[in-house]
Amino acid sequence: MYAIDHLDVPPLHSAGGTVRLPGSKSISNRVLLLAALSVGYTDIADLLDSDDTRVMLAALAQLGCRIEPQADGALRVHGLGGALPVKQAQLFLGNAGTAMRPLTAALALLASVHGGAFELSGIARMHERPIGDLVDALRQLGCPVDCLGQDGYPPLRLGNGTPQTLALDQPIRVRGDVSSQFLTALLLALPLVATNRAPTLGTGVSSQPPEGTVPSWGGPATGRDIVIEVVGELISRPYIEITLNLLERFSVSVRRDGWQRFTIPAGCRYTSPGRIPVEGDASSASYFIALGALASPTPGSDGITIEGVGLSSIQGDIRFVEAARLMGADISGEANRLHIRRGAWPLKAIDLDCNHIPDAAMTLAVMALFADGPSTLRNIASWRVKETDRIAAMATECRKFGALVEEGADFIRITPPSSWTTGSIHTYDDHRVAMCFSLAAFNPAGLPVRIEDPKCVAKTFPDYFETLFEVCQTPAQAIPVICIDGPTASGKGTLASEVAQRLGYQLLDSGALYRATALAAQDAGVDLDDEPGLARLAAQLPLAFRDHKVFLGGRDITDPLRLESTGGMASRVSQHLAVRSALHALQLSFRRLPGLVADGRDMGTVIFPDAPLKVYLTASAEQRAQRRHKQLISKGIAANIDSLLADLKMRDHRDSSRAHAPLKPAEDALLLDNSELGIEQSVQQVLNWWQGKTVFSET
Ligand SMILES: Nc1ncnc2c1ncn2[C@@H]1O[C@H](COP(=O)(O)OP(=O)(O)OP(=O)(O)O)[C@@H](O)[C@H]1O
Ligand SMILES: Nc1ccn([C@@H]2O[C@H](COP(=O)(O)O)[C@@H](O)[C@H]2O)c(=O)n1
Repeated sequence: MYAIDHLDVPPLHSAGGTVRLPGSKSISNRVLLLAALSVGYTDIADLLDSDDTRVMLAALAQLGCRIEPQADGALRVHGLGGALPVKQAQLFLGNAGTAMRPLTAALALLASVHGGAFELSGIARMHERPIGDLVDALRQLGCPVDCLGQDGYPPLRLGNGTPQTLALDQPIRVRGDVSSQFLTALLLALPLVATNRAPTLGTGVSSQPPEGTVPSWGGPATGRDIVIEVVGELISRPYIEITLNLLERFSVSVRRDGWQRFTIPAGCRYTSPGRIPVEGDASSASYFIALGALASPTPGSDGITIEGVGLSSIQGDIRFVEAARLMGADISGEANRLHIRRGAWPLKAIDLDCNHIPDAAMTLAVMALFADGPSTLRNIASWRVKETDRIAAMATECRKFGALVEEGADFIRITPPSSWTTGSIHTYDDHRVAMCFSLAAFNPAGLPVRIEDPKCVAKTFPDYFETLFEVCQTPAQAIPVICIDGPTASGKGTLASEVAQRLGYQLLDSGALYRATALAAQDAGVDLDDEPGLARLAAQLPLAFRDHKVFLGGRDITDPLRLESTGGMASRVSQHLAVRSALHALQLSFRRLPGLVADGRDMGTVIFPDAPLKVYLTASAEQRAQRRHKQLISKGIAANIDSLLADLKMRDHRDSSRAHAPLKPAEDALLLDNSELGIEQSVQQVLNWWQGKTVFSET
């Protein structure tokens, strides 16, 4: 995940390859709750690991639910079987609507049946997201619910510690025209009170009921049908279909009369299906469907293949496929897989009711930037009460590309840019804004796109950008490189790694390649003056960088690599032209999306002469010797400052006087003498220079 201030996505050119999507958020959080409420344990496979599922897991654990990772990667949830081992808790639910709404309903009912009291809160935005319609429905039932801040909004207190009599004989009325999550919440919670039988399994039921037997809830199956009536036109119906589908998997068959009336049968109870896989997220698929539709296929590839979700998905957002086809995408698929190629180009403008795909429809707004005319997305009023006011957000950000945008209470109309501009995309702590605008990097003007706060994608797709970059290609010249060259111990490695980390860029420590060649020569008994022998080794270095460690043919060489003696050997090895040539292509291969910071001696002069920023880093020899001395002592390695000074002067001399790629500043390098600067000051200087080189320097 890019936990950085902003991510600059370079102009992207083509795409091709296969992506496997993380699990669906909607399914993951529903399944977690159902598993927790069931009799028996449930092994959940391919569960989404994201901010929203983590808050749900934390809440269930607080409520006394035992959760254990399994060796095969599944998560085992031991169901509480309708019991309530913990009667009081304060639960923090972040900005996860899929946790807040269902937990509100389930805990309000459980607290009322068993006598409990729970407080549910979230981040500031969660406290601005309405929940009054659900609160009203629960109060009708007789559940004590208090809004602790503004009426109709979280935070909430559920239950008052004493058992209540619930009014289950009358239909429960709930509004369906603001959010379908209120209905989902009731559908998930009400089976808990559809039977009169008290659960007898107690807390933390951990065993699976023996096959073919009925789980013991005690007593005969009595109870009554519970009816929910929807008031107003139900929106986002596909999400209700997911809910009904999953209820069925947990043995509760709800009867549906149209979209107005839902009946939970008397005597039903949640029973674990044993094991349940979570489909890939269909809303997340929309970004890669759009990618396949608007990127030209990388030569040799057949467009984009998505695995983990396909045409038999139970998620409503799979119907994004139809919308993308309307815009010209060429999409085929199977049950659990989709293939997307560019079809019509430019994309075709659309005028579409998007009520059935509210989340994925945001991706259509970005596709509309690439269409042959104005596109209108209608019936999307629910966008206004999501993670942010998404209609306003999409309008503001689309305009940064030069689009003309008209917005209304429940629609957005986007006229593509006649002349593309770019901008720094504000993401409003909304994962979908960040993900869909990354696709604007395919703009025909070849402009980069800045995504602010890219880590907001952690809500549903923590590795979104990494996944995107894996399947996108762009000419090497479009991938920015920052070169940091200079003499030994000037702080190049430290500076390069910090700058790379802050920008989310790849890192090339080119000295490590010469050092590794020297170690490989030592191992193989090759003389440091044997140019052809060294070049052969360099050409096929079995080098791997993993988890901050360096391996040579499987051997961990992290420590020997950094020895002063290895640096001295590397300096000798690096004088040979054949060795330098053998390592050239390997160094170029580090130039990968979204950018590179390269440290060495000839990064700016030889390897990346077109780099937009070249820094030549120096410090006085005395300062450098002192730093190296401190560095070695701190690692417990004995060192003498005078001999370090003599060694580094000799190394500098050899590096700068050699015939091939000598150490020297590139003609267009900026000089940074950090003798009197701390590490952070040096980092800030380079970041300032870099910002000045980007097209975002005015924003
Ligand atoms: N601006 C600075 N002020 C003080 N110490 C620094 C500064 N920059 C780096 N250092 C310290 O100097 C030491 C040497 O830095 P570093 O290893 O990054 O140098 P280098 O140029 O990459 O060396 P080499 O070329 O030999 O690999 C480290 O201990 C680092 O923390
Ligand atoms: N681009 C480079 C990088 C390094 N070298 C040689 O390797 C020696 C070790 O480098 P460190 O940065 O890891 O200290 C260095 O002294 C150079 O001789 C090089 O030639 N070109």
